[in-house]
Amino acid sequence: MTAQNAPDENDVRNALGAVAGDRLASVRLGRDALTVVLEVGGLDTLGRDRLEIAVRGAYADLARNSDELPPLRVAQMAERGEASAHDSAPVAKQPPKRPLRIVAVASGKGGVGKSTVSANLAIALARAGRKVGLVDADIYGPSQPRLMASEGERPQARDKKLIPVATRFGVPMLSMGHLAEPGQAIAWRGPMAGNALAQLIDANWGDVDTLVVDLPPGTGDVQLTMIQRFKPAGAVIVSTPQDLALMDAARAVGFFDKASVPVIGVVENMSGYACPHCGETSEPFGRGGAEASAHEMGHPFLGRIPLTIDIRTRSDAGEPPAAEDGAAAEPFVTIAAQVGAWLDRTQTPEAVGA
Ligand SMILES: Nc1ncnc2c1ncn2[C@@H]1O[C@H](COP(=O)(O)OP(=O)(O)OP(=O)(O)O)[C@@H](O)[C@H]1O
Repeated sequence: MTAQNAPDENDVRNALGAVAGDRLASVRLGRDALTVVLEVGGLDTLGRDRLEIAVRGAYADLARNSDELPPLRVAQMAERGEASAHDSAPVAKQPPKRPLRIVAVASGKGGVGKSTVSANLAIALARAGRKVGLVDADIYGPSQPRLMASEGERPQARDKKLIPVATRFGVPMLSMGHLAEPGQAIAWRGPMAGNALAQLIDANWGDVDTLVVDLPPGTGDVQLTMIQRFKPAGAVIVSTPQDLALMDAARAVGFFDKASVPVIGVVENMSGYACPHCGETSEPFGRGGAEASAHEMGHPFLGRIPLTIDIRTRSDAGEPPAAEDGAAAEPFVTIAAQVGAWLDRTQTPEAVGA
């Protein structure tokens, strides 16, 4: 960098080139704006958004250390070969990346088993042969490190990107719980929370092509950031069968509908309790409500997970039922099969990468 900590055009080009590779077509530092042209030919919308976000992030990092940099203006062009000779400084070549397809797991309210469903869905999809990663975006109460037996792990970073933590279930993952001290309350305001989430999603995911994202309950800032910055391929809504939870679930469905994120379907969790002693099944929260609501809202019903002590104790012990064969895994296998089929059905040629 030049004197007085003021980056010049070359510094900016190097910093942005590190994230954009040969997609960085030109960089021009003017008095009122830094104008960047990105070559986005062959990228789908998600890929284009990702590229622009990465460039904006790198520029924000640079601008944080210098009050002399003007606002950034980004233009996208869809054909190669338009960059001028002046701007064609060598930048790191990077192979085009396979875009990640995000499956958001959401619920209208807390405690309905969204994290349990996310973890087991990710594992069941991985066991069915997909390259799956898991992000715990429930940054206010991250529970995935416990569910996935990765408490105490600390992710490394390379080139300013986090490297996901490996788990013994073949599903790499990232959670705010890996970055904060155990038990530390993460009381961040909206924008910070959004940035934290962006770090987890925009990590070095390697060959992962499907990212299951466990969203915090409700329809607040973090969910909005998620949808605006990293548009999910689809959303799975988790609800318990009682009326109040279903009303909240309907709100979550409406939120995704409005944002034009396809709802893959609705899962009914804690549906019917089979007493481990007498075998009798009772319905503490009712049964079938989520299925009826899903159909009313015009979305598929993906399946029902019973309320069992086994699911709770295994989850608490970091032994997700979907990792093993047997009755406890079945509901998750059924749900994952439908989510997998949906992903295959909606796969566009563009989405598998250039
Ligand atoms: N089907 C089930 N049977 C028994 N216990 C369950 C079941 N699903 C979830 N639980 C238990 O319910 C509690 C809440 O589940 P979980 O953390 O997955 O919910 P959540 O919706 O993600 O909650 P929050 O929004 O507060 O993070 C956990 O103790 C979990 O083990």
